Amino acid sequence: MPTPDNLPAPESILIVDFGSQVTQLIARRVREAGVYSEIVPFSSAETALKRMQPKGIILSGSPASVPAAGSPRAPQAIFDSGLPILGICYGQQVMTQQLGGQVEPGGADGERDGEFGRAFLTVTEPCVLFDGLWDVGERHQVWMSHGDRVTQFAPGFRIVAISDGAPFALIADDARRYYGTQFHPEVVHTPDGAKLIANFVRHVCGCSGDWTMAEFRATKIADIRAQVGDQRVLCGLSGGVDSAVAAVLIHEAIGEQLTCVFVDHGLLRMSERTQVERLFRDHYNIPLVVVDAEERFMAGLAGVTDPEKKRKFIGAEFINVFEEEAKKLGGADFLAQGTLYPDVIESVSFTGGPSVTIKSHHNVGGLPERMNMKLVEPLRELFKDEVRLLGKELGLPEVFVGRHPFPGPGLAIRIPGEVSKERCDILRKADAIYLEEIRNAGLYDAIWQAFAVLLPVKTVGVMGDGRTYDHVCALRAVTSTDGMTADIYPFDAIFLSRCATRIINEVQGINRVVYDYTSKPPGTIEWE
Ligand SMILES: Nc1ncnc2c1ncn2[C@@H]1O[C@H](COP(=O)(O)OP(=O)(O)OP(=O)(O)O)[C@@H](O)[C@H]1O
Ligand SMILES: O=c1[nH]c(=O)c2[nH+]cn([C@@H]3O[C@H](COP(=O)(O)O)[C@@H](O)[C@H]3O)c2[nH]1
Ligand SMILES: NC(=O)CC[C@H](N)C(=O)O
Ligand SMILES: [Mg+2]
Repeated sequence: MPTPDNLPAPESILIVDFGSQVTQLIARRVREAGVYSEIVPFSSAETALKRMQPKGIILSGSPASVPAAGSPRAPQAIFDSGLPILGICYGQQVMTQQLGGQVEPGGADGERDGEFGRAFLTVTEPCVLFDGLWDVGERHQVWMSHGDRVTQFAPGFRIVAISDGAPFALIADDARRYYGTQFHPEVVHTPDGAKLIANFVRHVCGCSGDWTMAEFRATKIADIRAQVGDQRVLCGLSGGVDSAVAAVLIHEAIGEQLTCVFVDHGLLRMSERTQVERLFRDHYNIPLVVVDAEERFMAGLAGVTDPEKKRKFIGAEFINVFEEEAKKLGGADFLAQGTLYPDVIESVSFTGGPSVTIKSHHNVGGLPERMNMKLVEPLRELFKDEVRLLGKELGLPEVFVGRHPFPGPGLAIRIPGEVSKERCDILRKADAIYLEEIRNAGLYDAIWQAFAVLLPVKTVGVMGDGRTYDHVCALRAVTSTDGMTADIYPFDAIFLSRCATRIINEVQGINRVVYDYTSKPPGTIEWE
């Protein structure tokens, strides 16, 4: 990503991170509005303010609670700067508290308060953020994820929109150019959120919006060359979009210094290994090594039931395999991965910020502490849809660009409890039927990701007048643009019952099928 060093003094927005899982989406939305932005943890915001000379400031959400002792605060320098401020969720709450208003904690009465997921707000007064967008009296969908709430806004503010659970859904102080939203405008499930942020950046902060992503490809190619020099790079290739795009980008940068390695860990979907091999060999002239590693992964997973332990083992074992392959090639200093921002943010805190670890994605938090190879991860700050755009720009065929994501730990995180070859085989069959039905119904491209899950729970059924006692299979399908938030795909009941019937009839070991109706948040997409 271009940095202030290699950009001619860009207009910028400073994003102060309090540790929200979706802080990076704010940067993303600002970028889409054509303005450069940087995320910094709240603890270094004051220094960043001096260095960047931004035209505006956005305060992120947080897992922390403003009324709790020791929770983070925005540095006073931010309020002294005279710059416009947009506070989002925790950002709104902390700004309110610091400027003399009041915030109350949720759950004080033992009930789970707050709003999680879809909510509706009503516009009560005009506001510059609504330019060309919303009018007084209208109702609009937004995405909420909060327990605490503002109960008294700070002097100078007024309410411009309300929701059932948040009377201070959107507040404004036009004189100081301070705005606060209880909802998250940065997530796609707030359909007009990107425009609200664009209005803040352009109309309130006065940015002209002339920064584009066009240079990304060229900048990255130069970065890769500078990092790698004339050394050898090994790239973990999974057949997914991210590693395919990373491989092609790196190949463009360093040509034959690159070798790709595809690991068959026995946790792949039906026929995946042959498909990936064929696809890649048909389209690219990049050396590809396929490693048969089913036995060692299954052996290592035996008896492991804790999701984080599974993920850590798989992450470490991937690296062991890569290092062994590197040796066979006569050594490789670098390991390239198609790691994306969602992998990073959910595993570790970005730039040392305060976010909470939700799960250790195998290629980030699941990596072993000691690694001999250095990482090359050109897509580390991008989101899935941006990677797809980059893939198109690099000329990748649609079969790669349009593929549903598939996690590196594969079926292991879709089998809660112990993973075994037998369970993988059962799940592979159910998953293949489900995806075949989705393709037959012409729904594949309308869905962001779909898969089956095998539960370690057995239930009683009756088939052919006999008693069965078999596993439950859960089906999941979500819509999303970046994997950070997701909504369930609303199949009709006839479609789902056809899948259920086929799975129960055709897959020995499953006698009950259920559909997962959980959005993200509060759920995650994978079950572990
Ligand atoms: N079976 C595998 N063999 C080799 N490398 C893998 C394998 N699975 C995952 N990886 C590595 O881990 C990285 C992250 O996996 P992830 O699933 O997020 O990305 P992807 O598979 O490239 O794309 P997608 O998210 O669309 O599936 C990959 O980019 C790749 O470098
Ligand atoms: O390569 C990966 N390694 C992992 O360890 C991993 N965990 C989740 N995912 C994928 O990330 C997206 C978001 O998933 P979650 O909502 O479950 O975190 C979804 O697309 C998941 O499939 C992973 N991908
Ligand atoms: N998403 C957020 O910023 C949440 C803020 C705070 N933790 C709350 O529950 O209200
Ligand atoms: Mg994948």
